[in-house]
Order: sequence, then structure tokens, then C-alpha cells
Amino acid sequence: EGQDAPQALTDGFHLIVDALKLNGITNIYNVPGIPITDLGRLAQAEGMRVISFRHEQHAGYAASIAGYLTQKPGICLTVSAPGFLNGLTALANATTNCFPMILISGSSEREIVDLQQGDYEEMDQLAIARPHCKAAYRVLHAEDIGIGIARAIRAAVSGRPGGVYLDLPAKLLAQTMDAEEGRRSLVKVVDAAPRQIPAPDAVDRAIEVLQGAKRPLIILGKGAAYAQADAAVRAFVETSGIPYLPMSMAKGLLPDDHPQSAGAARSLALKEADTVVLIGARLNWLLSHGKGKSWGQPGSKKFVHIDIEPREMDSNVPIDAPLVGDVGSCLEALLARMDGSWQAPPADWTGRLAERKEANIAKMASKLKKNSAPMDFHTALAPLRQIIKDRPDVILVNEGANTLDLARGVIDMYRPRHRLDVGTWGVMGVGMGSAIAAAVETGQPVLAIEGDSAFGFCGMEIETICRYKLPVCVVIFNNNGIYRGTDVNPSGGSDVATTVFVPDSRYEMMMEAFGGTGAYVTTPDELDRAVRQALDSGKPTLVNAVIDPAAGTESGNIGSLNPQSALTKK
Ligand SMILES: Cc1ncc(Cn2c(C)c(CCOP(=O)(O)OP(=O)(O)O)sc2=O)c(N)n1
Ligand SMILES: [Mg+2]
Repeated sequence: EGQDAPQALTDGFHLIVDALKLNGITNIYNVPGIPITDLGRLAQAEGMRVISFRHEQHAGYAASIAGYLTQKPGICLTVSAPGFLNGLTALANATTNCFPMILISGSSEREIVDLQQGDYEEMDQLAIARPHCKAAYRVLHAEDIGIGIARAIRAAVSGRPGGVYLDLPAKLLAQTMDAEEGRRSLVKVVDAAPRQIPAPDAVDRAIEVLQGAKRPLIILGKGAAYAQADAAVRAFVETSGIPYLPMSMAKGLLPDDHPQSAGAARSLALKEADTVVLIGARLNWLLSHGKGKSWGQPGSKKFVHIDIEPREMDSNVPIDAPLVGDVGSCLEALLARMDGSWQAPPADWTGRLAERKEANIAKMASKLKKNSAPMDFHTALAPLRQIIKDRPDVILVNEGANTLDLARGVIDMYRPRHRLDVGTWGVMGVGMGSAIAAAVETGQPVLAIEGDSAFGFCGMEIETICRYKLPVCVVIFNNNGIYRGTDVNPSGGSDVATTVFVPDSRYEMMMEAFGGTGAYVTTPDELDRAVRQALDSGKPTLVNAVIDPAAGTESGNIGSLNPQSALTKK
């Protein structure tokens, strides 16, 4: 009695978990190991959902998609050096795609790394991360954990979202401090992603350009989907009457069968529009940099560009009306000036687009109806197109070359943020991480349509899908190879060609090995039944869909990006 009560302590482990939870972050995507295994255990013990993967790259892809879907930074937690490097690819991909995520990696002690004395998994991770992400921080003292996490959150989601690296040397985790002081050191971030309101004169300039348009076109980018300003996007499209093109992950912002969608008349729309409104869409390689034959006569177009990043303006072509701010604020400002007298675009423009769209849809319909055996891409996509139409809440994940390019055009989307694919960088292997994050963050069923090569980059994560019993149905378009399955070794030697796989691989047995359902299908009807059963069951399922090995084209729609040797005739 009379003894001082033992001082209540906290430590780095607890402060990190408390700081994440204080900021409403509930999920962590990780691969355990020194020095962060106990951090993951503690997070789970404290009620966070901690999803453990088989490879950090896929934990990172999951974290980035969690960020894209929730507007809160997805958290990827890895060990030092090799684990950090595996996660770095996903961090760089998140930054390129403007997905908010934080890569938190354990690291070696500074004093040993800086003297290069050969620590376990020694690496100067902060220096290596910095060029590949939006911001990078290191925390050395327990009392700085609150600020460190707060800075990482704000850097990830404010302005143009992106990847942030947070470096936690092993000794930090076990550092103790007074519990009450520790609690006070935590920071709850206020208004992490403040609205950025466009300047009135910029709005006036944009309205003036729009009023002068005879053949206007709106292009919706995944930035418009990320913004979750869905009502404002719909209102702007429908009030203006302007036809629109959704970029791949912006599909579903308005239903793809919307009368103003010009998706099926993309080439005509891009070529002949005289005024283009970019909304959360960058004029990068996916839009041929706004130049070249697909854009008609150089200088023949005016551009209104809505983007939260001022430096994006004039990145490729001069922008006549830059509108800098968040998508919701910019569209609301434009709508406030578009009173009831707003003139819809001339009927000959919208009429020509509608005509071309109908013709292209009819052409595609005939390809979908064919009953080829073995299936080709179109005959396999036909039942999947119908399934998404019947079940618009299913989240579609898609990657491959032909498997990606053809599914993008064939499968209409009806809900925002329901199509997740390779995005800006065209990275293969994002599929399983994306599917896991979509299922974990939304609870919705997920249909992942994977090229067989793309699946090969991330296939081991189907054990993760089984372990957490996630409602994911993976359909592999198995054409026995990268692009096709028919290439031969030009030397005539015994090795197979560089782009083919074991023919007729039985991928579905992999899913059965982990307790999931496997199906091997060779016709559209079998494919339809297997996928509907999978979605009804909510059970992890892999459907191995046999596709004609000769059906694909090299690099799908982007074969022209391949350099051609003038010396070797292909
Ligand atoms: C990480 C990574 N490695 C390699 C590539 C190159 N690549 C690769 C390897 C693709 C796979 C295409 O084969 P698939 O089986 O997934 O699809 P299809 O056979 O249906 O075309 S598509 C593509 O651009 C890539 N984009 N990303
Ligand atoms: Mg393939």
C-alpha cells in the first residue's frame, strides 16, 4: 500500500494499431514474417481484419483496390527487404493508377544499414521506395507513430491519390512509452481529402468552350469513378445531352446501355468530336496521347479538362479550358451555370453516333451468337455478358490480353466501380488481389475473367480465397498460352515456343486442391451453368474454360506497341 501503481505503458505495436483504427482503417492485407508477424496478430486480436496472402505483390494489389473502392488508403504490411520489394511493384502500380494505399514495411535498424554492416534483410528501403510513390516516411520514435500514420493517410488520399511508403524499423515496434502520453500522441486526421473547388473564371471559360461546341464528347476516366460523385456525373451527362465514352474502369458510372453512351462508336466519336471534356481521364497512352489518326486533324479539337492535379493540364495537348478541382466540385460548378436553356448537341452529331453504335452492336451480336467449338473469345464472353446483365451487383475483375480487350467491349457494366482491371499500367497479375479486396471490402460476389497467362502471375492466391471462404468465381480463358497457344519454336529445337503453356492444363484441379469447386467447360452452355452455380453458391470456384488456341491475336488490341525487327521476318 502507498506503492505507486505501476506506470501504464503502451508500445509501438499497440500505437500503430490504435492509430489505424482511430482513423477508421479496419483491414490490413499482409504477408507475415520478421519483424511484423506480431503486429498482424495484434491487429487481428484488436478486431481488425488481417488478410494474409502468399505473396506480397498480391497483398499490395488488394490494398490498392481497397483504396480505390473505399477512398480510405488500403494497407499492405510486409517484412523488410524482399517482402518490401515484392510490395513495391504494387505501390508503384497504385501510384500510377492514383489508387490510395500505404505500404508499411518493417526494416533494419538505421545505424546498421547506414554503416552497411550486414543486417538481416538489410536494405535502405526508404530511399528505394521514394522514386516509386507519392510520399515516403520513416518513424524512429514511438511518440511519432501518430503523426507518421496521419501524414501517410493524408498523403495517400489528398489531391491526386497514390501510394505512400511508411518505413518502420524493427526496434520501433517494441519501444514503450507512457500509455496516456501515447494516447495523446495519436492523430485523427481531419478532412484527409479536402474538396478542391474550381475557380469561377475557370468555370466560365469551360462553359464558353462548351457552348461553342458542335460535336462535343465527354470522356469519363477512372478518376471520375474513384470520386464517388456518381449523381453529379450522371446529372452533367444528362443535362448537357453530350455523348460520353467511359474508360475501362469508368464503365458502369452510367449503365453501358445508356442512350448517350458512345462506347460502341468510339472511333467515330474520337475522330470527329470538335470539343472533348475529360473528366478524371488522362490523355495518356490509353487515349493515344490525344494525337494521331484516331483523333482526326491535329488542332481540330478544343479540350475541357477536369482533373484534381493542375500539372496534368497540357501534359500531351494544349488544354483550352483547364478546370482544376475534385470531380464533384467541378461538375456541380458547371451544372450551376447550365440552366434550363442549355442547348443539347446538334441532332446530326448525336444521330450519327447512334447510327454507328447500332451498326457496331449488331456486328458484335453476330459474333456472340456463333456456336463455335472449341469456344473462341466471343462465344465464351456471350454467356458472361448475360450473367453480368442479370446480376449487375457482381464485381467483374478482368486481365489478360485478348481476354482483357475483348471482355472490355463485350461485357456491359451497370454499376459504378464494378469493373476492376489492369488500369493504366497494363500489369498482369492484379486479378486475384483485386478479387480478394473487392470481396473483403464490399461483400459482393466477384467474377474474375482471367487469361491463362495472367492467372499464372497470381494463381497461388486461390488458396487465400479458399482460406477466407470468399465469394469469388475465377474463369480462366484457357487458350494454352500468352495471346495464343499455337506458336512454335522457330529453331525447330525440342523446347516449346516462348509463349505457350502445357496444353489443356487442368487449372480447376488447383482450386479443388484447396477445397474449392473446380469446373472444366468446353461450351458456352456449360460455362453459363458453372458460373451461375458458382455465384449462387458463393463458394470459391475456378472454371477452366477451353478456348481455341488459335483464337487470339498478339498483344490483343495493342500489338502495334511491339517493336518489329526489320531483319527477322515473323
Ligand atoms: C507483369 C507483366 N508481365 C508481362 C506482361 C506482358 N503481357 C502478358 C504476359 C500478357 C498475358 C496475355 O496472355 P493471357 O493468357 O493472359 O491472355 P490471352 O491469351 O487471352 O491473350 S498481356 C501482357 O501485356 C505484362 N503486361 N505484365
Ligand atoms: Mg492465354
